[in-house]
Amino acid sequence: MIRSMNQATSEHLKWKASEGIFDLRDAVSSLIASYMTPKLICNLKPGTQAELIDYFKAFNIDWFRSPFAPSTWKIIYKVLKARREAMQVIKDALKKRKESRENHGDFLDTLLEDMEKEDSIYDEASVINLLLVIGVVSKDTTSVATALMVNLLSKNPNVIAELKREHDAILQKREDKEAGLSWEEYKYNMTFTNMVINESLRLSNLGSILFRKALKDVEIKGDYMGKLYMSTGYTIPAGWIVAVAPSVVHYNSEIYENPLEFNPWRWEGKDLRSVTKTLMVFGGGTRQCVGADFARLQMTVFLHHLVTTYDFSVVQECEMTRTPLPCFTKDLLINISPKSPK
Ligand code: HEM
Repeated sequence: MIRSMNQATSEHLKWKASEGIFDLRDAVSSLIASYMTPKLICNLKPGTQAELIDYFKAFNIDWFRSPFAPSTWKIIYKVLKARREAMQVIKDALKKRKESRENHGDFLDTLLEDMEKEDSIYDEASVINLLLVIGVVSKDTTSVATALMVNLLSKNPNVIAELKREHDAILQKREDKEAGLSWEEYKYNMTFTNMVINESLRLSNLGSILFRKALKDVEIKGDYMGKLYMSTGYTIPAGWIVAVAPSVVHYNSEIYENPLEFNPWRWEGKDLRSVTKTLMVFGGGTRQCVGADFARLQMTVFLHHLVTTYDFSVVQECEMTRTPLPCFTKDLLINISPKSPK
């Protein structure tokens, strides 16, 4: 995966550098769709694959933007049409794959293999849905997170400078200068990058609300969170649905000093890749986001290319609403140009 991400990100940024001002979220969304789609189903004809990429791109969460504007209905129509057409392409591919019984090593193969097991939780409808969901969610979430991160970076030149130091050191150590970012570099040489990603995910709060059902009565003790929150205890009765708002934790000044400040250094010496009770950007408990590692990796690859190869400037900052899903009302527009030689 890292090789595909690396190549697609490098090529997209090169292309964008020659284009002038561009919408960063849209660019990241396109680049993810371009390498993710063949990983889901790899043997589509080139024309059909291009169509599926377009359907994935058109089936997005933008229709949340302005519920009362007439244009919203047009967007909803386009989104539903894209969904129907994407599902048809996936359905045809699944039918052909089942008939041919060929093995292509893509995600469709994995799901079909699982579907044939006796105790499988999958049937054809859920396989089609899952392929569609992964195709859409992978690009929509990661592109928003990347745009918000770059928006924050643009206002913090000291953070960009530290990132450059970390990534230039990686380039200097790399023996094969033609090789892209390696898994080892990602895992062992990117402490500050992970601090930046954690901090920007904490401030971005993309998972606005998580739902959990109490399977039995849950007693909340009065002193459970210290006297700041409650003095007496209470019980959440079995069967109740609880809405958890991670932002309450992420913006708590008892946990994060100056919580609204973008300060990656606050993560120094802390566990950087786990979900904890104080960092729930990818959910909490045993059932968390399945794409967390993917998103972190793609954000890292993007940063690597951005800070090692380009200078960038923000032409328009992004703005967003939370209704409650985070939606951009203004996209992040940036300009990138190849770094001037030192
Ligand atoms: C920065 C990017 C992302 C953020 C902030 C994010 C956040 C979340 C959150 C908060 C949840 C709910 C977890 C819970 O209930 O505890 C979730 C679930 C999920 N995410 Fe993500 N996500 C991101 C990227 C992705 C990507 C890239 C994929 C797919 C490749 C993905 C697929 C999913 C799926 C399928 C679920 C449902 C898991 C389940 O219920 O079993 N997410 N995500």
